[in-house]
Amino acid sequence: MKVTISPSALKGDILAPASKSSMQRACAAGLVAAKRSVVYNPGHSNDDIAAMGIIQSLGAIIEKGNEGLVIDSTGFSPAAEVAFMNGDQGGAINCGESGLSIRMFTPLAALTSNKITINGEGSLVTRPMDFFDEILPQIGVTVESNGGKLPLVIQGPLQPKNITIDGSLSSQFLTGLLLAYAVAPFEGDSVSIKVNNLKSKPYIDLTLDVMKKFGLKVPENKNYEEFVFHKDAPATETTSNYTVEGDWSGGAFLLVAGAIAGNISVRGLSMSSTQADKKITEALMAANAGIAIDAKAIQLHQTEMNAFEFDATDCPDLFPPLVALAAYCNGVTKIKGVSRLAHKESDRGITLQEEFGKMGLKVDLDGDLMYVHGGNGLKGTLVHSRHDHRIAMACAVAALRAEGDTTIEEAYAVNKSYPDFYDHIKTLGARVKGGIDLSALKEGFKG
Ligand SMILES: O=C(O)C1=C[C@@H](OP(=O)(O)O)[C@@H](O)[C@H](O)C1
Ligand SMILES: C=C(OP(=O)(O)O)C(=O)O
Repeated sequence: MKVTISPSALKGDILAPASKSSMQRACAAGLVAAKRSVVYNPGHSNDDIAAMGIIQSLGAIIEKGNEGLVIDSTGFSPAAEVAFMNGDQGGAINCGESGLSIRMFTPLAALTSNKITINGEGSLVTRPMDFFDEILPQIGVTVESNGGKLPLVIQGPLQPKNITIDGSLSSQFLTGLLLAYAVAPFEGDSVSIKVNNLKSKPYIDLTLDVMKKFGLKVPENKNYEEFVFHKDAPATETTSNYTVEGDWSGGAFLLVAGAIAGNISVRGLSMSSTQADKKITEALMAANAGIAIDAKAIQLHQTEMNAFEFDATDCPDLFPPLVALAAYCNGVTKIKGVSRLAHKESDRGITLQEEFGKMGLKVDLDGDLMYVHGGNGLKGTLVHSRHDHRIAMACAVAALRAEGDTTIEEAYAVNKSYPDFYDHIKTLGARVKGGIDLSALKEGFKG
């Protein structure tokens, strides 16, 4: 599916989408909390749909209520055999294309004593999972993988032990282990996970926040180097309601669109969120963008902007919107953290260089650094999402002020995180042709 974006001036206000990081965690916490929880503002991206499917496979019952989703996981119990709900799939779960889902739900599936095959689709089949080959056997789980890639076949039950893991490739493995350790029985007074070189730390804050809100046992966080679970830790909040946060990762594209081509207002992004990508506001300020933040909304308007320096090591998903922003900033913008991009839906440092290169933007890569030579204008042309949702959205946003039309091939990649993206920018006045019939997707999930 191709989408063509013509140069446009944006105007009006828009509500940011639901965060898939928050929604997928809510599904995971809802599963292991073994109770009835209500999740408000649920997302409907492909990654969210994958997470809902996984917890249903693992025995949770999801009902779609008027205001939110009811997750009933009273039948889930660590160390027990789970009655698989997905009929002919037997002991199998499918994580779609979601890196977070496979890395978070594999340790949770291993809480049961079932033999389970874990699979995925698209770019996920090439993303590294060898972490599991090394770590799961240390905690009582047998694992077979395809040379560190999918499919995985695991069998628990997982038994928490003191372990040391590497956090440099992704924080997502730690997210899964923290959720699993929170509910699995362990010997002794405490058990800990030591982590070397943890990256994407704010995502762990989000995990701990969701665990707390679902009343799970929350570990002591020793400076992101060790997480200690104490047996006698007091119970945390025991509410049964969780509201999925507005998405700073998808919202970053709206904010950048406003700074490039707008006079818009974005609602639903909380400054008190722990989401890593809240840092986009710092980049916009460093670029001298027209931004004003108040309690209800973030206002953006187009103005002359300057090149800036930014460290995206702990918020790697900001690279694509940052490149779109930097393209319209005068001078050379320097962004650190390129090494975090190699194993996303595409090798994003190179993909950004190549696709934005087609629009006439010079992007240099030098080890962990990216240099974006901005301020010279972009030309509309044919670009390709490379099956990467964030590349499609970055090109679409950059196209709003390019000279001439930009056509994005495989533009539907946005469904992974932000299926309403083209509708939303259209609402703001973007001239978008082609696109996706979202009605089928929105109805796709039946509780
Ligand atoms: O936990 C999460 O929700 C995510 C963590 C980040 O991954 P890494 O920890 O691999 O950087 C991020 O890039 C990904 O899109 C979502
Ligand atoms: C890399 C991403 O997600 P995940 O790792 O969960 O697939 C992303 O959303 O950009």
